Amino acid sequence: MAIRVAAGIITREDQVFIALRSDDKHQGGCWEFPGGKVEEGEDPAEALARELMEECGITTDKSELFKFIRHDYIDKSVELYFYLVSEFSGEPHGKEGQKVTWVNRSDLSTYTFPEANVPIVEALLKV
Ligand SMILES: Nc1nc2c([nH]c(=O)n2[C@H]2C[C@H](O)[C@@H](COP(=O)(O)OP(=O)(O)OP(=O)(O)O)O2)c(=O)[nH]1
Ligand SMILES: [Mg+2]
Repeated sequence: MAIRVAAGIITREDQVFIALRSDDKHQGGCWEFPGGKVEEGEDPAEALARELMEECGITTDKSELFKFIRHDYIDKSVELYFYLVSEFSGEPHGKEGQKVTWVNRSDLSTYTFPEANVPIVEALLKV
């Protein structure tokens, strides 16, 4: 069974906020768009808002679904709901101690993301 995940592409002007997955996690050592598993009884947008508060300390004020991607890793299958987060309150930070950074869209391809994110990064380079 695939796990459902909601992830936020937090944008401000030409920049995107990304976080480093810790080594002990699935796809550890890769950069990610903050987010996490959709819990029982939640829809993906609710999970997004909860995860962005937990991981980055922001309130999501405006988000829209950007892409849905299903990907089979060797060890697990994921269904990823990527949202563009264009309005938020608070200053995003690594609330769980994770390393974070703002990057220019055009520099996204220089960061290593999980395999499932490749089409997302490509699409963001074009927007
Ligand atoms: N958050 C996030 N997860 C991603 C991305 N790309 C990608 O393949 N994933 C995968 C890695 C994980 O298998 C899964 C997300 O799970 P997670 O570990 O973030 O879940 P979570 O925040 O609920 O954390 P936990 O309960 O496992 O501690 O989705 C991405 O851009 N962002
Ligand atoms: Mg997470």
